[in-house]
Amino acid sequence: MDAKLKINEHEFELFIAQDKIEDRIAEMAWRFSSDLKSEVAMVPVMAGAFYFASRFLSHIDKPYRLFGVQASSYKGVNQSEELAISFLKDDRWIKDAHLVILEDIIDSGRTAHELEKYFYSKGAARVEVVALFYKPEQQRFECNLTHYGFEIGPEFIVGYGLDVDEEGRYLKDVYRKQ
Ligand SMILES: O=P(O)(O)OC[C@H]1O[C@H](OP(=O)(O)OP(=O)(O)O)[C@H](O)[C@@H]1O
Ligand SMILES: Nc1nc2[nH]cnc2c(=O)[nH]1
Repeated sequence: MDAKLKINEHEFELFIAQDKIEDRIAEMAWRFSSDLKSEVAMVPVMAGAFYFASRFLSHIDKPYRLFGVQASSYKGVNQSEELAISFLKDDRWIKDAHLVILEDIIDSGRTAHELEKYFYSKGAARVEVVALFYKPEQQRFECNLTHYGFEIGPEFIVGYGLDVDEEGRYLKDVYRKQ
């Protein structure tokens, strides 16, 4: 693992190592499972949450259904005006369901907020958000965040699924912009 790295023009330093992330995900999944009272539909937000979601779900041993959605708004290290969300054409699974949005990160909260709004408009009974990283100082949009792994500062991070212009998702550890 490198202590520092450069992606495009951005310099990053090592922030959280893979073993610490994965221990925390196991803990989150254990806590989530013990709180779970009814069957849920898990909704990982692609592409960034793919890595977190697959690890998190590998620890859940209660029945659930799985429906991925795609959302994207970041260009480089900045959020763009446009939030593009693609939903599955068949949305009959949303009505009366308890949905769990799985996110890699809650930053402004806009992506999770818009997803919640959409799911309630389609008749969801309950929507909650489980995220690996949470930036409370950055949050501008409300969402029902019930479990998170790490509360972090405002700096942009990369690795463990999180990208800069599609680079760096493969990094096993998480790096913070200097
Ligand atoms: O709380 P917010 O400010 O909305 O930021 C969080 C969102 O930003 C990232 O997605 P991005 O738009 O970079 O798409 P990606 O997952 O395909 O990288 C991340 O995966 C979250 O979905
Ligand atoms: N890679 C990455 N994507 C984000 N989307 C919102 N915040 C972040 C962040 O800190 N890093």
